[in-house]
Amino acid sequence: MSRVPGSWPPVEIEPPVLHPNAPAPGTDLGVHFAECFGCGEVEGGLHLRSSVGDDQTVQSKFTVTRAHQGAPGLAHGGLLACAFDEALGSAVGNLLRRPAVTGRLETDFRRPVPVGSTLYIEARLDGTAGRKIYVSADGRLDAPDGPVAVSARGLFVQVGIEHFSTHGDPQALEKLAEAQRKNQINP
Ligand SMILES: CCCCC/C=C\C/C=C\C/C=C\C/C=C\CCCC(=O)SCCNC(=O)CCNC(=O)[C@H](O)C(C)(C)COP(=O)(O)OP(=O)(O)OC[C@H]1O[C@@H](n2cnc3c(N)ncnc32)[C@H](O)[C@@H]1OP(=O)(O)O
Repeated sequence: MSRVPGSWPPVEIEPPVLHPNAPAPGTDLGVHFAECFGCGEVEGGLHLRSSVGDDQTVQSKFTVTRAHQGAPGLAHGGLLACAFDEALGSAVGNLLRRPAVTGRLETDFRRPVPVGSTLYIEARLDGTAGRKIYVSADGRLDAPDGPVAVSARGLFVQVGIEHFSTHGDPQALEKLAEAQRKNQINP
């Protein structure tokens, strides 16, 4: 089967401009929401751990457990895609600090990812076009310079904060915003 990737990003883009209060390279990004399936303290969740890398990147680690299987001993592709959604969203949210949601996410699964292995994911900002934010990532097996097992490209669309209160849980959102106001040095 031939693989013909389309051009990326698919539209003319501006270079991404980091938010003035974006965390510096090396910063541990912690958990953005305790009940997040990607990074929160959720049983069976992905427990992704992320930090800021150089050159407008976020580096994340995802260790595959038995809770993440599709076939015996192998990661489920949908959960791998979830890990990339989280890693790409973390790059958008932390480096640009623009509220945004995933509009489109495409994944290429290049190698099997066994239970017990750790994916080292590097997510990068590729560019912006108005509300559209283009990001991509590679996930390497068991080492930052291991073979690429999964690649992903995402389009995030900037939304107003009311997107989350209208469609989500406004009380939980307010509690989260309050906790962030208390903890944040650079709001
Ligand atoms: C207060 C400041 C806060 C800052 C944040 C700070 C800190 C946060 C820190 C960290 C966050 C950390 C981690 C984040 C972790 C995880 C991320 C997970 C993210 C998700 O998992 S989130 C859930 C899944 N996600 C959805 O639940 C979205 C459902 N969806 C919609 O809500 C709408 O669909 C929406 C809003 C996407 C668009 O709707 P809309 O009406 O606003 O805008 P519209 O449709 O006009 O699209 C505008 C332009 O995007 C193009 N466009 C749109 N979709 C496209 C597609 N699929 N393919 C190609 N192009 C597309 C259009 O073609 C148009 O392009 P053009 O402008 O050129 O015409």
